[in-house]
Amino acid sequence: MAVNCYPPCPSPELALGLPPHSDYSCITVVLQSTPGLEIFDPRDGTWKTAPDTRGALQVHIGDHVEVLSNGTYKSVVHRAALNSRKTRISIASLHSLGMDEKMGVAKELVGGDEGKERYRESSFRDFLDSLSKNDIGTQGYKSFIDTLRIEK
Ligand SMILES: O=C(O)CCC(=O)C(=O)O
Ligand SMILES: [Fe+2]
Repeated sequence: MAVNCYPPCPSPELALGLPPHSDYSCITVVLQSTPGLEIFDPRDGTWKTAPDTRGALQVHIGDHVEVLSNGTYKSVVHRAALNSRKTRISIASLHSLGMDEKMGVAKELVGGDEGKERYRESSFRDFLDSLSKNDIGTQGYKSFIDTLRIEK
């Protein structure tokens, strides 16, 4: 679980609370105190603000569902915007397998043919190792899902 605290920012149009990323998880459940969660819409290349419905939980899928489904479902790219008025708190609960359990492509989808797998398997520990070498938001950052893709 991640608890994020974003203080007010005098120039919110010049900064981001969290840069664009997808979560390593299967699903992520987010509770936000005030709007700020933005979702990238690949259909038109724009960012959409998640609706401000008091007490609502935002649920999105992460990299491990993209891997499990062999790319049928894409992980959701999102970011956190800032505002100049009030501190924003978000609580993100990320759900997937245990630290050393590997998530791979569902065998049922590829009929046991490893040649059809479009992603390498990975665990939460692999994600943490990748993050420590390749921090989100830094120059040349490669997203975790990109490191899992098998080039055909
Ligand atoms: O603050 C938010 O709304 C997003 C948090 C988030 O994306 C994360 O913790 O992974
Ligand atoms: Fe996230």
